[in-house]
Amino acid sequence: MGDLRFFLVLLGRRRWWLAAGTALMLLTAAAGFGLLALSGWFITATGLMGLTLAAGGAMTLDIYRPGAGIRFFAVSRAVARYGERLVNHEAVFRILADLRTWLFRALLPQSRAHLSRFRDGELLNRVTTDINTLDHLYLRVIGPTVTAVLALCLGLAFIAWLSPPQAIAALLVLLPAALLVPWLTYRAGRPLAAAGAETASSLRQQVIGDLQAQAELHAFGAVPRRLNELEALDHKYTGDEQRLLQQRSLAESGVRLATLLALWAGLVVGVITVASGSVSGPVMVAVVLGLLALGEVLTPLPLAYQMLGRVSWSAGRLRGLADSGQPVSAGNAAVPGDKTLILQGVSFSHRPGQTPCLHNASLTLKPGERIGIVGPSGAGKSTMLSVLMGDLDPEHGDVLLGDTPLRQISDDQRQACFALLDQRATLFSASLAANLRLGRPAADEDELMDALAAVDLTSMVQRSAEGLSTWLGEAGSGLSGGQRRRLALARTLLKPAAIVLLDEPTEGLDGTTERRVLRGIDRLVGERSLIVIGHDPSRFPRMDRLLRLSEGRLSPL
Ligand SMILES: Nc1ncnc2c1ncn2[C@@H]1O[C@H](COP(=O)(O)OP(=O)(O)OP(=O)(O)O)[C@@H](O)[C@H]1O
Repeated sequence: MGDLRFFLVLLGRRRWWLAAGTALMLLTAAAGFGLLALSGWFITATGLMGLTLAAGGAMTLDIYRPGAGIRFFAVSRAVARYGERLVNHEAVFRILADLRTWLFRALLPQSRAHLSRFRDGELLNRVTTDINTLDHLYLRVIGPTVTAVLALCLGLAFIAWLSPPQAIAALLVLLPAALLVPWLTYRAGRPLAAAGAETASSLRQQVIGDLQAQAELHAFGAVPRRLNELEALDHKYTGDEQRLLQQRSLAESGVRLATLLALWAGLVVGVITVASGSVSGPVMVAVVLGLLALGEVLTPLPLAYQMLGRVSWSAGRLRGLADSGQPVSAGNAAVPGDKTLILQGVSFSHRPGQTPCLHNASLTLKPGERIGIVGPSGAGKSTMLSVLMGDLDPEHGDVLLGDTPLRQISDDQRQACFALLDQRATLFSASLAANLRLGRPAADEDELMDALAAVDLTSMVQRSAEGLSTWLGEAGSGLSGGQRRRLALARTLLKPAAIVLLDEPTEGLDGTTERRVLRGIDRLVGERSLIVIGHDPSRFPRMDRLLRLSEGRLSPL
């Protein structure tokens, strides 16, 4: 419930939209009530007049005002419903925008290392599905509940003014239904709603993961097994959804039954009150049909309280996601003029109890200096780059830029100091030029071509009819692995950062291409500081000194 309270506060920012939407829901219900009640009154009154006249009696009835009233309620119900849809769509879009902005704000300061722990598709799933589920909090839960409560109170008060005994009879039936149905649907549906959402989430992640790994699954003959697993998940999901649907149908039937009972109770008590002469026939019928309209406001409650289970599950997950990360510390200090990067007795391990990747490690990278670092696989080289650029906070020791600790520098300014090529550099489904301009947004075509020449990709661009406008598929799927890596390298080299950090920049390249690329790195890094990590120093560009990272410590090679 604490998670839901948090999101209720967030919804509070749009309270005027929500109030307007709910008021229009109530107006729609009131118009429906008025339409049925007045029609009932009018039909009964005209019927009674007919009987009276047929029996030779005298009676007059103004048919114009009730007729106009019926038209008024019919038109205002349509208009209120249209307005309600319009306002509530707008309200929901604004809520969605608030939720997404809140989530992105919460995620952005979290370290890349933390976010990379989520499986493929899991973050996407949370950012899309959980957020979409949360927008039901207002539209499916709060709005219908507030409308039902107000409509019942106002409707029964109005009925009590017309015919108190009928109001009491209806209240005795409708009140338990209005309280019990939501409570029972919530209690019974909550575990299923959470399980269904969990299974749907796994299903989506597995589909995304399997589509991405399609080639490997085919190559290892694992497609049938994965399909079976998908089918089992799908079966479980369908089963949960079916049981939820059964519960909902049962609850909706309960609501209809309660409405009919209220109607019958109103009718029986109404007949008695008409016989006693305290209420006229047309008013009694108006009340009975009004009760039918009141029952309608209870109909959305079963769905609402099933949704509440799912909404609170999604709220918990989103809050967990937003709060789980270790935000990278960031202050407000400006970047100092001195760009010497200093690692001062730094220790770091990813998890408590894990052998530290860095153990009291120290290093000084002077402006313009180039340092190559080698070490066995898993020694902690990539981790060290993340610590060096402030993406991971050290447990002990400090990382300084000049005399300023990195964690005191504002996030944007710190990021601007570093150009990183990491092992999993991502390309975007955009043009080649747009991918490159991520490194330097203002770069002109000559600068882009120069960066491509540095990584030996000129001929690839020239061969393509669209040149720099060539569209790259998702994650650069239109390129070979080596081309993707070189394009990411060109993007890194284009970034006008004082310190360049390259993680195995020529991994997977043939000898000739590698030599060209190393010359290109030399040229584009120029006078900037450079750290290259890898396994083989002969695959590094020109370096000033070489170090080895082993057992968390740096030593000369
Ligand atoms: N996000 C993470 N969470 C937990 N452990 C991690 C994480 N990233 C890396 N590690 C662990 O930290 C250690 C160092 O990993 P790292 O990637 O820094 O090594 P590396 O020297 O760059 O290896 P390689 O040369 O194979 O790229 C490894 O044991 C790895 O399993």
